[in-house]
Amino acid sequence: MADSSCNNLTSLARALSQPTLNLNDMNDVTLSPTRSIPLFKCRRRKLSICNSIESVEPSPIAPEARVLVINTGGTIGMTLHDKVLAPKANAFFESLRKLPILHDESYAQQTGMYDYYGPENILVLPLSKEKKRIVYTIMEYTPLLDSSNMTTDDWRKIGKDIEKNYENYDGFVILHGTDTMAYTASALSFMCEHLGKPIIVTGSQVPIYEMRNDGRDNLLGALLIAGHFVIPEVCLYFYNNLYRGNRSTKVDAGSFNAFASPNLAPLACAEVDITINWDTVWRANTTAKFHVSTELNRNVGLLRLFPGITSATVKAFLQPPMEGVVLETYGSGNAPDNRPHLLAVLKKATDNGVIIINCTQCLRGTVSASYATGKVLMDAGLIAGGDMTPEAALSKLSYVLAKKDITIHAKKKMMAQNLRGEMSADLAGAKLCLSDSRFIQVIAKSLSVSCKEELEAIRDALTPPLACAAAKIGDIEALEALKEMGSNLFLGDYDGRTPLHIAACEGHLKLVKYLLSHGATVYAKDRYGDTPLCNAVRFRQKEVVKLLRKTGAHFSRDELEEAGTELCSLAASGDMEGLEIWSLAGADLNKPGYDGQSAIQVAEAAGKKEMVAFLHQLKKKTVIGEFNECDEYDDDDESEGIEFIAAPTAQSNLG
Ligand SMILES: NC(=O)C[C@H](N)C(=O)O
Repeated sequence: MADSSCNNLTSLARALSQPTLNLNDMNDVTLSPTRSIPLFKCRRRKLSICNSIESVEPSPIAPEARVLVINTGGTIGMTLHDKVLAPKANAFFESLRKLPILHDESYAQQTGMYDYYGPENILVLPLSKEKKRIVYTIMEYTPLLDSSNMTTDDWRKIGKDIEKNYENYDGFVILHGTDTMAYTASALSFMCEHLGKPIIVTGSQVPIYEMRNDGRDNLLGALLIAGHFVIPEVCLYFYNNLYRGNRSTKVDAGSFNAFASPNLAPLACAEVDITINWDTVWRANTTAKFHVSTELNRNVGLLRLFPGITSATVKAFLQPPMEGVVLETYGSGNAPDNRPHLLAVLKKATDNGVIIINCTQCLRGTVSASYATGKVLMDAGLIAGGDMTPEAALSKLSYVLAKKDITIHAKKKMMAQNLRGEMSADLAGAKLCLSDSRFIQVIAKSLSVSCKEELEAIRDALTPPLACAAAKIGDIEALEALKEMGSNLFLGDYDGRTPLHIAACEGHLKLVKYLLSHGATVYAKDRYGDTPLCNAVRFRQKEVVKLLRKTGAHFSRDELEEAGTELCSLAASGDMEGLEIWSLAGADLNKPGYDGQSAIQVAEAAGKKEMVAFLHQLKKKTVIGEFNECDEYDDDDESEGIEFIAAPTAQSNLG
């Protein structure tokens, strides 16, 4: 078992420590195991730089990646009309064509790119640092929209266009207004099932036509990431940061730094290098084909609680045809628990089949039932939305409620599950199968675990019992592997029993020493209040008792009080080994038992002379401190005991 568990742990450890890649590492981009899709097509195309006979032969050109840019509107392509900004149709492509950082006309001419790709609005970025060309096509929607005008129909259109063009492009960039960008990015993340390519939503705060603007940088960054990296997520790129789309929210109307992802670190940062946080990237973990689910339910809504809200308002909001509501509650998911009418209105709605998701009004953090004012909402049938943004919760509702052929129960279950990395999974209730040596991988796979946070949550849930299992059989290698994974070897299992408790019971001296030197504490108490020292005494692990005592372990005041009765009983039964262990552990041999007699008095009264002599000898050793002296341990020989007293045989009864 040691070997197989070790191998499994080691591979999980490897998965957890996947290195960060950046553009400087892109030479091996097509070889990386995380990028299963061939990224750069090394096309052969005629060079038309001159008409010499050689140029007729096809010549290899720089590897190219193809990106489809869908321009839906937004400030990035707006101009002033009657002193207000509004989208300008049929201007974007021509404008980009004149910007050398966004289009290399001479390359396009020399390589015959226009002929090769046909009558598309096609552009090409200058050669990237990694010697790649991003060739991109602009698909412009009519009409272009300020994103305030967007509806679910527009989400559907985007989804369909991506699906239609999925196989022809390596990545997709969606140009979009910032006002509802987080809603669209969230919705697309759910609609795009089994996604394997990057979809990056971006836009700007200032039109690309103005001298000082953020549009060019945002578009360039989005294109580079979509063309260079296989990040199989719907992302939002803004102000040098790539966020998971369903984790992002607009936080600033007047800054270039307009978005935040309060509950998840960015997936990538575009600084001197573009650094992808691969551990955070969500992966569909599937072999199923990409599909866009365009069915969306519009009978959903967002309702923000405020102190004076009336039950009548809430009731009106929850009336048919409403089918799903995101209730934005206070703090960690709280609502008044002294308003029975209001709670009754919520309960009635959930009883009638309306799905209500509890999301916090706070920018950061998660809902939990830590307050009475939060628990009442669970009692009213609300589903905890974890740390989902309201945008993600709303679009998830719209997606889930539109699913046909599944029951309301299944829909509620989906809402509580992490579908696309939109919420941090609660793995507290995960059931484990310790008999399966591959259980971490099996569980990770069955939960579609694909990113660092999820793996860490699994690790933290699973490794305490794993470490205890390793401690039981004295497997230091397995503990070492767990430690390499970042596990804390001092954590307890479901019963608060730490590996040190287990190793103390089993008498694995070497392993006890290993644990003590790797953060284990002798003061850990399990749910029964027992320390490793108590366990070592109970299982008569003399050497472990000595080592624990040397490390500072001691009986509690209560345990010392109760020790008298135990010592008397051991003396009465002639159990010298037991007395020795108790004495070693710090029990006072003079301590009277429940009837006021000490162990020696009990032995004397029973006429057990040898026992009396043994106890006197033991007491003498204690007085002169020999008991507390501890030899140095030989790490390599666990069986080598530490003799401190001529111990009689275990069960010798001299009476
Ligand atoms: N910066 C922007 O794009 C804002 C604009 N009103 C929109 O959302 O379309």
